[in-house]
Amino acid sequence: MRTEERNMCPIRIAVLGTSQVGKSALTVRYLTKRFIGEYRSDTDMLYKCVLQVDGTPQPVEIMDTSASCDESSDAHLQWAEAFVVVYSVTDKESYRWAASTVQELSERRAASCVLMLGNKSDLHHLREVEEVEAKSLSLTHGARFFEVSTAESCVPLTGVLDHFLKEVKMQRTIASGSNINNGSPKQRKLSVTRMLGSLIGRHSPPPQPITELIILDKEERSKLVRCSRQI
Ligand SMILES: Nc1nc2c(ncn2[C@@H]2O[C@H](COP(=O)(O)OP(=O)(O)OP(=O)(O)O)[C@@H](O)[C@H]2O)c(=O)[nH]1
Repeated sequence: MRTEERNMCPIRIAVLGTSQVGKSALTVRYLTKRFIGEYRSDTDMLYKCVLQVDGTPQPVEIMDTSASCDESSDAHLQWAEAFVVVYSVTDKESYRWAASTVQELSERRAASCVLMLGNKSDLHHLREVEEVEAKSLSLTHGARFFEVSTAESCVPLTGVLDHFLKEVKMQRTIASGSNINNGSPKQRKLSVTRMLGSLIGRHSPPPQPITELIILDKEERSKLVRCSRQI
């Protein structure tokens, strides 16, 4: 594949983690710079956008996965090119899940870029997971690692994710025959302005970088698996 063709192929990122760790909060924070307190949580949300990656426009698809959809984890593994694994520093169980997922990714998707994020670092008094423990685990499995507070500020989070996208793009150039697919399950398209408008309030200006938001229900997720397997 030529460089221009490769660059037009969207970078596909799955955001994984147990319930309530802040997957939706950090995805929306990164794309809109806004922090929103509550989100719907029973389904995957697919954000399609064009971002500046390493100084050039790059189509990016970010799947904010729903923790209530365990059976779709295989689909996410096959669909995505890179993974952001989130846990909450206030929730040891969410860290255990994230740790085993990072390990699984290192075994099943060894060539993929993986970023582990310890979210809610602002909640010092409730901390259950030490930074050094997560850092060492990430290092062992070749994953990047950062602690962030999605609630407190968007600047560090943006820096971390911008850099991660840059690494994924570089990895593409290095790797030949990467597992990118063009599978396209039937998707329910919504007006992004309307959807985010309902999340962030009617009078807020529409977010700039997102071009499309797609909600995947259970049936559509299983099609995602089938499409991925055909590649
Ligand atoms: N204090 C604090 N709260 C946060 C932070 N990030 C997210 N939250 C809160 O954590 C709760 C869960 O956030 P969500 O983004 O819905 O979590 P999720 O992982 O998408 O949850 P599911 O949809 O159940 O999978 C919400 O009340 C957020 O406002 C953070 O950095 N600090």
